[in-house]
Amino acid sequence: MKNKEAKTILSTQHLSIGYEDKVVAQNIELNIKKGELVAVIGVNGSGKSTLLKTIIKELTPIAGNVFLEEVAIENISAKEISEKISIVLTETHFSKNLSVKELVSLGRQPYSNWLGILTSKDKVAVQNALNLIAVQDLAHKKCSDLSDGQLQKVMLARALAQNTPLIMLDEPTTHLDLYHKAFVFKMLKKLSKTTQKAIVFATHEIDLALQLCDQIILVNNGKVIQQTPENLIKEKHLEHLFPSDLIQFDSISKSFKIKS
Ligand SMILES: Nc1ncnc2c1ncn2[C@@H]1O[C@H](COP(=O)(O)OP(=O)(O)OP(=O)(O)O)[C@@H](O)[C@H]1O
Repeated sequence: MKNKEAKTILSTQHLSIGYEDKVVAQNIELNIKKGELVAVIGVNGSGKSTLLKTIIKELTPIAGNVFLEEVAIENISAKEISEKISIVLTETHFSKNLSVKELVSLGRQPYSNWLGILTSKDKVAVQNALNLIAVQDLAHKKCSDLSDGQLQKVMLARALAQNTPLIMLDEPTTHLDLYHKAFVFKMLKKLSKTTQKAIVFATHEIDLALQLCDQIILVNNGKVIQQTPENLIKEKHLEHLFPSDLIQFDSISKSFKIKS
């Protein structure tokens, strides 16, 4: 299916984000479709986390609306949101005493009964998620015994077990070496295509994001734009992202260079 015809998973209209005493960005118009891998980039403090938190309804918009599959989030309950968005945060808020399988099973919470008992459908979803991320061999390991890279993958498996049309991640490659950063990026790309889920993640890895993502959301100076990597470069949006005394964007290699 061509992306133009693909179903919109997440959109915003006239959205302004921020806090009681501070507007972080205004007039945000996003449109993210099924199967797209989307990076949210911007300098420190530009508003990436504020945007993600507003989309998952942790923060209330200052103005405008966020829509999930074309329904305004103000009309969607917390339970329904957990069936639409799975969230992977950098900070781990779970007991590392859990085994990998137990952690991935937590992804089924939105669907399980109040006792948290897994049905056979839940068990299949957990096994599928472990297989998709290729962490089935770790299933019985304790999370405390995993490397940061392995834990990162297991967190993704938990998100997949939740089986939502949208997965959102806040800086999923922090603490990883360059090889494992590239590994996670490629895995996200593959997942977005094989599962047709929309995957949106905040990252400081701009060079990798430009190489692999379908769309980029750039948060800069109170403005947010969504473009393909090609258009972002063509329209020179990256040239003035950082103060020009130290680094400059090289549109040929599509990467930032340190000035000599
Ligand atoms: N709870 C809060 N109340 C008021 N202002 C806040 C709050 N949290 C963040 N801010 C401010 O909002 C702005 C955007 O912050 P945000 O954390 O969204 O940036 P970011 O792009 O995610 O940054 P980083 O790359 O450093 O993680 C910053 O100026 C920050 O100081």
